[in-house]
Amino acid sequence: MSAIQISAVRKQFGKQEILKSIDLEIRDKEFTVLLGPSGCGKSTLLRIIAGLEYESSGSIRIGEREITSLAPRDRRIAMVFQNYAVFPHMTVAENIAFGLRVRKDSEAHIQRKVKETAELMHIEDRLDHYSGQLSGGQRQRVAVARALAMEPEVLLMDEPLSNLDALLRLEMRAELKTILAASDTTTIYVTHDQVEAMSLADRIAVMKGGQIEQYAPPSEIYHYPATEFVGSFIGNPPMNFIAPDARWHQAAPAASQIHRCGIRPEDFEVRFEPTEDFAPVRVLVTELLGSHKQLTARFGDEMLRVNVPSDLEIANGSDIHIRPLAEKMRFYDHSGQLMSA
Ligand SMILES: Nc1ncnc2c1ncn2[C@@H]1O[C@H](COP(=O)(O)OP(=O)(O)OP(=O)(O)O)[C@@H](O)[C@H]1O
Repeated sequence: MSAIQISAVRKQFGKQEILKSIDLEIRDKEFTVLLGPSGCGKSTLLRIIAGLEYESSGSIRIGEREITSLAPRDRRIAMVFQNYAVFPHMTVAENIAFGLRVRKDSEAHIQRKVKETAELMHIEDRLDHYSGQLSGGQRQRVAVARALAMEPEVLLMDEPLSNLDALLRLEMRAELKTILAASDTTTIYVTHDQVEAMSLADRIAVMKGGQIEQYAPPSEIYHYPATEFVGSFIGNPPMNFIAPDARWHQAAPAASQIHRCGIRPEDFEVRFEPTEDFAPVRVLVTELLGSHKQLTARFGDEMLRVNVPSDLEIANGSDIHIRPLAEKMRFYDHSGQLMSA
C-alpha cells in the first residue's frame, strides 16, 4: 500500500506563507498531477513529500508509515526533475544503476534492473554511451529509467517533459502514461501544462496561492469546475463567466444567490434569426482552428468565446443569437464556489 496522506501541511519562507494547510489523500497506484500557475507552490509541495524541503507544520504518511521526519533516502521515493539530473560522465548503464549501488543491492539484481528498465524506456541500445552524448529526450529516458529501477513506492516528477520539444513531449507523454499505468507506483507529477495534466492524470489537484482549489478526475475538473478559478484556468480558451441572465438561470437552484454563470465555449447553440430564449451577440472575431471555428463575441458589456462548426459562415461584425445548453451551465456564488445542481 502506498497511498499518500498529506495532512495540514504548511510552509513558510520567512514571513511568506507558500503552502496554506494542504490536505490531500492520494490513492494507492494513482497518478496525481499538481497543476497550477507559476508560484502557486506545486514544486514546494513535491519537494516536501520528497524530503528535500521541510514543512513548517503538518504531516505526511505513505501507507502506514509516517515519513515526515525521515531523510529522503529512507522514504522509498524516487524523483525525476525537469533538468534531467543524469551524470554526464557516467554511461547510461552506470546512471541507471547508481541508486541501486548506493543501496548496496546485489550485482545480479542491479544488472537485471538495468536491462529491464532500459528496455522499458527504449534505451537498451545506449547502455554503453556516456549520458553527456545523449539528446535531451534520451537523457530524460535515462532519468526515468533510473527512478523506476529503484522500484519506488512513490514516484515524484517535477515538470519532467518541459525541456523537450513539442513532438518529443507528446511522444514521451504517451509512453509515460502507458509505462506508469502498468507499474505499481503511486505517482505525483508537477506541471503547469493543463493538456499534460488532463492527458496523464487519474486525478488533478488544481492549486492556487498555496491552496488546493479542487482535487478530482480530469473530466470532473473540466465539466464541474469547483471554483471560478478552476473554470478560468482549465480549458483553452477557458470557461466563459457571465452575469446571470434571466432567460437562462431560472431553473437553477437558489437563483437569487447566483453571482456568475459558467459556460464552456463549445456549449452554445447558435441561430442566425432572433429566437425565443436566445440572446443577441455581435461577432467581433472569427478564427478557424481546424476542427472548429472560434468566435469572440460581445454580449452586453461582456465578451464571450463561442465555438461553432468550422463550416459555419459567420462574418466579423455580424449579429447572431446564442443560447447555452441548459445542462452544461454551471452556477457560482459570491465566493466563486460552484453551487450544487
Ligand atoms: N527556498 C525558497 N526560499 C524562499 N522562497 C521560495 C523558496 N522556494 C520557493 N520559494 C517561493 O515559493 C513560491 C512557490 O514556489 P514553487 O516553486 O513551489 O512554485 P511552483 O508552483 O512550482 O511554480 P513554477 O511552476 O514557477 O515552478 C514562489 O513564490 C517562490 O518564489
